[in-house]
Amino acid sequence: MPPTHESTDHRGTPCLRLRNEGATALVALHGAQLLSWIPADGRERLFLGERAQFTPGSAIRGGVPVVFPQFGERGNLRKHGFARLLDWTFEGVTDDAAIFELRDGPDTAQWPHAFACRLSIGLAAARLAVALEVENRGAVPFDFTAALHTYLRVDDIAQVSLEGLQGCDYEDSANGGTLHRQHEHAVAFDGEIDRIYNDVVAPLILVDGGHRLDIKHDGFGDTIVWNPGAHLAARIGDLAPGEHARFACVEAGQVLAPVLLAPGERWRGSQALG
Ligand SMILES: O=P(O)(O)OC[C@H]1O[C@H](O)[C@H](O)[C@@H](O)[C@@H]1O
Repeated sequence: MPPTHESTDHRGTPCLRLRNEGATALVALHGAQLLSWIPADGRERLFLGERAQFTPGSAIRGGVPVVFPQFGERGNLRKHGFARLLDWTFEGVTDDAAIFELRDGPDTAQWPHAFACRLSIGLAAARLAVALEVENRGAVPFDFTAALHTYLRVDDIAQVSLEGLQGCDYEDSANGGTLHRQHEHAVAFDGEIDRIYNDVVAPLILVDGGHRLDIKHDGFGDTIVWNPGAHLAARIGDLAPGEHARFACVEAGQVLAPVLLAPGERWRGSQALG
């Protein structure tokens, strides 16, 4: 079923509220950024920082920021690219999702390519599906990296574990990009963790005390796992004291091998939570 939608705002930022099968989601046009996802059981699943900034040109701390066309500082653009800094257009709903679009224009001139990004957000009683599609609308090939930088709300990060990564190799961004293999059954969050896992095939399970969330990725080759830990969090201006303990970022990304798109080609990656 297509979600119903109504325009609203959140702290002055224009948003769309989506509803379907008793679930609701709130999406800011700024970045096409999901700010809230409440399945039919009524429990919020996304973290949104109390001090999140809702000003043009800045990134919103929490929800599901769209990272495009550059992940992190792996290029000459601003960290995590421009997609999370710009207003997207709401294009309407299909049979099962709401569609948002960002196209090249004066605000994307620092990356001189003709492109269209489409973000689709599908909502069911206990499931959220987010997909990013990128199209090359120009005459020359381009490459990009991207991610759905999902901030999952947790009760207490010290009690959280992430299962499904055993045996996977990862780049440890918190330790100079060194390479490691995950030997433990689950990832625990004790202090700063900033890893890029590749070739993840199994569905992941975030265990948060008595709650479990299944996480599935399709099209994205990497999974980024991030929490700043207390020490680094104290230096992040838009995180309130103690808030690092309220989220775990489990991001669907295409980072280690950039996507190369020929003119007219499309790429698609998705993340499903539920
Ligand atoms: O503070 P931001 O620009 O939103 O980035 C937040 C985090 O995003 C990703 O998870 C990266 O792996 C981290 O290195 C980075 O610190």
